[in-house]
Amino acid sequence: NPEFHGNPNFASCLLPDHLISMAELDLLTQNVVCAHSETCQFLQENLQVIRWETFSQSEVHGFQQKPMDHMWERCVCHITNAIQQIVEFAKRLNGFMELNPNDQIVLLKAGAMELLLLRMSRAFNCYNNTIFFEGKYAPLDLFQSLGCNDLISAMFDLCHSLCAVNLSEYEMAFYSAMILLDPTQPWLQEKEKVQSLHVKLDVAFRNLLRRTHRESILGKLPQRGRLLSICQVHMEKLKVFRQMYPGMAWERFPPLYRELFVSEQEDP
Ligand SMILES: N#Cc1cc2c(cc1C(F)(C(F)(F)F)C(F)(F)F)CC[C@H]1N(C(=O)[C@H]3CC[C@H](C(=O)O)CC3)CC[C@@]21S(=O)(=O)c1ccc(F)cc1
Repeated sequence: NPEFHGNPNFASCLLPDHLISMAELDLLTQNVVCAHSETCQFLQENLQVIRWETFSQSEVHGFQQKPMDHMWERCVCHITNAIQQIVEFAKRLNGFMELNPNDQIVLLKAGAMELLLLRMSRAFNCYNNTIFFEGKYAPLDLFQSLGCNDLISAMFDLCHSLCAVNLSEYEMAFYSAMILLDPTQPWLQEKEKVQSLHVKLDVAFRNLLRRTHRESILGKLPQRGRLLSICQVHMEKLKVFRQMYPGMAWERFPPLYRELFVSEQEDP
């Protein structure tokens, strides 16, 4: 942990290789929070206002009647839009565009799904276990024609534990940035550059948590492994789906989705 000088007024802190000023921490905080709020598809207050607008039983039944490939295509379209927004979030983070292109892709491939789950939890109503989907809030069984209820219930469970922490937009923004700029990702070519960004985020985030007396959330955030295991199930489901509908992945999946989730060598 960086040790702070005694005097909080200067609030500068000594890091292994450089000094960060309070002004720089404030600028970094503004950058992270704006990158998040400008790239989420829905404002938190709007999601809150409509969170009791749930689909009726007959509307749910209508979704359950849709053929599997039709439902998958709609969800893949939504996930592609959401991933595009997550890529935009990354591009706006100070320092991300200065990383080498290979490392940018490595970080996005590894972190996109996790950030998606974080953003999904913003659109989750943990009181009635519904998720915002195509204009209203949907129960889990609305998605049964996708044929991956275990994956979706794992996502709902994760949303529950994230809701329990009740992250503010500021905290969500920092948590997202720190998941994305993870220097421990394998295959990084310029690990130290990611490390330097991560350290600054860590100092700014801890500063924010101290100022808002919210240090306790650090112990309540879901383990990274839990996020990752859901992402792995997602990849397996995607593979099963592509075996059921061979060839579809390429024609009907948008290119960005393929780039991030369908690796070349494994596709027949
Ligand atoms: N294709 C899909 C797919 C698509 C999505 C998710 C999961 C999958 C798969 F998990 C599947 F299909 F198996 F469930 C998959 F594919 F990943 F495996 C979770 C994130 C969801 N999502 C969101 O929650 C957004 C995130 C951004 C947020 C914002 O920016 O404000 C608004 C809400 C976008 C894609 C979307 S979805 O809306 O299609 C959706 C799908 C199933 C479900 F039970 C609930 C939602």
